[in-house]
Amino acid sequence: MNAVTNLKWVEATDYDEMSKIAASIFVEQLKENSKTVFGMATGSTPEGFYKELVSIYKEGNISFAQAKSFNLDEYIGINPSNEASYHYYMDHNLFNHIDMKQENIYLPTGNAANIEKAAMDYDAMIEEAGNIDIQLLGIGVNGHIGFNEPGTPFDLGTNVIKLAESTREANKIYFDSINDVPTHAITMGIKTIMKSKKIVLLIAGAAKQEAFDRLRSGEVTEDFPASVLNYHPDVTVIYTGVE
Ligand SMILES: N[C@@H]1[C@@H](O)[C@H](O)[C@@H](COP(=O)(O)O)O[C@@H]1O
Repeated sequence: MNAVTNLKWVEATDYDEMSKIAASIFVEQLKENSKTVFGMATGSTPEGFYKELVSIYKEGNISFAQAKSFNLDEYIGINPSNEASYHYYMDHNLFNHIDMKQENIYLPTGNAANIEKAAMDYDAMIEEAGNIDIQLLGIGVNGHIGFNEPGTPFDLGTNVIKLAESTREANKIYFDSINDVPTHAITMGIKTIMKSKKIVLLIAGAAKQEAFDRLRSGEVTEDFPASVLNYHPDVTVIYTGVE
C-alpha cells in the first residue's frame, strides 16, 4: 500500500457545527443512494451527529427504509439490553427514531457462543452487502479506531481484542466502576474499515489533541491505528476543540 495522505481536513466552529456538517454528508449520501450501506460508530463524539440525523429525518424528506447499517464494535460479555452496550446506544440514539428495518441493522454480537466465528461472519455479511458506502469514525485518545488498539495489524478483519487500560479508563464513565468495564471487545477490523468507500472521522475536544497532532503528522504506523487512514483515498476529518 502506498500512503495517499490526502485526508481532507474540515474545521468546525463548534461541536454543533461539526455534528451538522457530518450529518449533511450522510444525508447527501442517502439522497444519492437510498440503498446506502452505512457504517456507524458509538462514543460521546457522534451523539450530536445522531441528534442531527434524527432531526433531519423527522422533517420528512428522507427514508432509511432501503438502507443498511453495520456498527463498528461491541463489548464482549455484555447483553444488548445493558445500557452501556453499543446496541443500547444505537437504539436510543438512532434506530428507535428512524425507519431503518430491523433486519438491515447489524452490530457485532458481544455475547455469541463462538465469538471468533461471529467475527468472521460479520465480515462476510459486510461483503455480501457490497461493503460500506460511508463509514463514521471517532478516535480513541490512543488513536484507536473502532476498538482496534495500538499494535493491531492493518490487515486484520473483524476480530476480538483485549482493550487497552487507557481505553477502559476512558470508557469507565459509562459503567458503575472500572471493574465493570469489559476487558475485551469485538471490533470491525482495520482491513474491513479500509474497504469502506468513504470515511468521515470526527474529532472533538482537547482530550484528543495528541491524537489529532499524530494524525496530522501523516506518519503511518500500526502503533497509531488511525494513521492507516492515510492510505485511504476518501477520508474527511471534521474537527473542533483541537488546533
Ligand atoms: N470504541 C469506541 C470508538 O468507536 C470511539 O470512536 C472512541 C472514542 O470515543 P469518544 O467519542 O467517547 O471519545 O472510543 C470508543 O472506545
